Amino acid sequence: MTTAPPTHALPPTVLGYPRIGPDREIKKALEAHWGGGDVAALIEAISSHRRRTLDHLVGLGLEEDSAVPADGAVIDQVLDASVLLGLVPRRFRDAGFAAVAPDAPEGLTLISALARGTSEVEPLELTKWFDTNYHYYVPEIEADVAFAPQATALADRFRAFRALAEQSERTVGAAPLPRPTLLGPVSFLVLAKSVGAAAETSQAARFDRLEELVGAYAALLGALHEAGAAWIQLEEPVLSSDGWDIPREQVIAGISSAYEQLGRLTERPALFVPVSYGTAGDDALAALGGTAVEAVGIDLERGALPSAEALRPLAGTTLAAGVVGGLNVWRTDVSRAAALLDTLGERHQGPLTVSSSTSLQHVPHDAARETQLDPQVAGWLAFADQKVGEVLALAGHLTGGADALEGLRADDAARRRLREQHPQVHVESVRSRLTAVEPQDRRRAEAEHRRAAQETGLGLPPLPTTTIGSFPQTGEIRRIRAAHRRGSLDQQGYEEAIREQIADCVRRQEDLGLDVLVHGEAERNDMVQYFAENLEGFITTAHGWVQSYGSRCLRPPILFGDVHRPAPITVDWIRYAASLTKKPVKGMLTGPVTILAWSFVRDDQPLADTADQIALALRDEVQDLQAAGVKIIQVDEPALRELLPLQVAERPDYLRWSVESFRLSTSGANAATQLHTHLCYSEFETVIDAIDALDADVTTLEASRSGFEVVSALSEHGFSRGIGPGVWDIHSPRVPGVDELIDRLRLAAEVLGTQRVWSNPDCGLKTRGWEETEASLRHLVNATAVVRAELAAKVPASV
Ligand code: MET
Ligand SMILES: [Zn+2]
Repeated sequence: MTTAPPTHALPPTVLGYPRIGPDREIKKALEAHWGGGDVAALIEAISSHRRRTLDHLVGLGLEEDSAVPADGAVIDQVLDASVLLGLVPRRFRDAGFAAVAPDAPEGLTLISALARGTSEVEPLELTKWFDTNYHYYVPEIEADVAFAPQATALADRFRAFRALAEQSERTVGAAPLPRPTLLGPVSFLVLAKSVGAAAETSQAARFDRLEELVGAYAALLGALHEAGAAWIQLEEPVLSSDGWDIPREQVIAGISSAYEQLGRLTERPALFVPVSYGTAGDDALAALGGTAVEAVGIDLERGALPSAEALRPLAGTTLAAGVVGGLNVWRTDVSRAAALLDTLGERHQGPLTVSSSTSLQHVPHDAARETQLDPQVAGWLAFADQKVGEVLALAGHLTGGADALEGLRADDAARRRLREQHPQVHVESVRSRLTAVEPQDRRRAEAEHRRAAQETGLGLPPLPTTTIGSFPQTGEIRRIRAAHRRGSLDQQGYEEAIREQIADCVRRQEDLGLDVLVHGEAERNDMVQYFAENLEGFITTAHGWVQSYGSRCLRPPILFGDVHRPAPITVDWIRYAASLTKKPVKGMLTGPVTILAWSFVRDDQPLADTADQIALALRDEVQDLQAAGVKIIQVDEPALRELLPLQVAERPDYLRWSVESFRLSTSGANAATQLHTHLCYSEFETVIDAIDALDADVTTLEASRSGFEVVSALSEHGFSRGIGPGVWDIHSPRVPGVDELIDRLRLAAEVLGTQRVWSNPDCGLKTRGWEETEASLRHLVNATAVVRAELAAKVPASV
């Protein structure tokens, strides 16, 4: 085996850093450009963000050559790889786009078009990135579109990063080499999709393009070598899952052949292949060990510690131990991490270094900015900057011997003891209530009995029309909430203003003639944050932004303690809405699993227990709504599928506890109370049993974007309760025509049976404007009337 020897060892490092900027500078620059601003301003913002990041990371101690990751992706690492590989889909080519350097003005135009579409061309699809709340742009593989690697562009990018490092005040004289990062070829293809003629034969056929793709990577590596890069990070996160549509053996064989070819190149940087988001798998370590790859990274936050046996193929290869978690916001348990490093030191026959488990793009920048928090709780937090410090401290343990961590260990242990004793972390009443939960607390009355009771109580027409909960969040609504937050609108003024919004929303729904109304969610900034703010056990941050997709950023709440509900949350709003109409008004709650999925969650107890604590708080809310006369209650679980483990073998256990938790939240409802849930994702096959097991009386779900496949799948499954397959896609401003709605309702009624079908959009309407919302709902009501009349003609009421 010929290897290009690394010019130096791989130093302690992080796999990536937040790319949106501490004050969301890049988000703002992107949006200014998309709003019509000059591209030069965006380029300037990107360059100064890169300079600041380099300077900052060196300042934090990543001073060695190749320690600082040079992530050049402006929006998304997968999109960046697509552009660097020159993969421009046919429809974009037809619209005049061509492969170009990503960092040039035309490159940013291309990236923006791929991410957002243009007036003529649909954008790339966005999909969930592993089990995080980040979304990537899915590359499209087409039979007749070749890769066109932008090798010079990548080399220029490296030179630009290097020049920025040289300008840095901190590094005068000895600027460290940055380390380019890029999604690896196997992960690129697995995360992509086939489109066009290729997709019709087989999705998996895209993997046949691997050899050609590796050729493109070879060109990129050659150019980087020439530009002076010592290392490149080629990420292969797909190795942490066995749930892809490409069989595992094929993925592993792909790793062997790809890295054997890349390893054989003599003019290349040293190769660092990290595997994030879970256990790499012994098969993957063996495959990588059989090639000339110089360093392999493993995730020890989510992943298991490999055995000595599994590490044997990596003898002589550098192992980067990802002991500092990139997916959580908690300080690393240094004693535990040091013990892991010690064990790895015994098991691994080769150099050992320390890294984060994933890129730090999933956590906010700096916990030190959260000065408004209880200082004790703030002291438990580690955001990106603190994690860099932890990596370096643990690296000190490797080189400095047994007592390098002494001081840190003592501090850490003291902090952990205080955390255990913190009155909000251990709330006895919450604990004892959970211990007392019995299996029957997770079961409702028989579905048939419920159906009969609800039919009498509600008296709804066939195909009842309803919405998913939120209505347009207008500028006025946002101003009301902002004024209240700032204190310029007092509590009473705020409540009056929100009531006016609710009244307006109810009036409009009555005018439209909908059957089941909602209050519209005007008081909620976000469906999870709202509950986090009203439950004990959560904190919210001031600057804790993380990128969700494109320019969209979120500030996830942090669940740090035992969760309970100090007072009813939604009851007054719903009661007020109900007082304005004779129609039923649906209560609207966010379910336990979704609250978990969209928060940073405590790491000191099983997720299932935390989910159950949230469930008990929601259970009280369900019962209070019921006591207030609310007859229909919806508990949303759009994120049920998001937390699905990456390893297929772990899925049944997750689905068991998540379903149980949902049922704990809902099973306090009487038979006559109609329980709804809402799910929004189009790939539901893997969770269809779980959806059934939720035992909701009515399930509304996204169906329109997947061509209504869900309808036949549900019918084949024998799903027996109410279903509202969303008949139009609310993610676009397009108003659906009456005829297409009629077609979909007919199809749903035919396949699922008239008795069970509801008529509704496929998600909440908060991102839409009133005009298109009212037009669409008017069409929905009209289409429903047509289909009802057809059904009545077909089946006389007496039969
Ligand atoms: N009730 C919520 C809404 O309508 C459900 C959204 S699912 C992402 O906004
Ligand atoms: Zn939804």
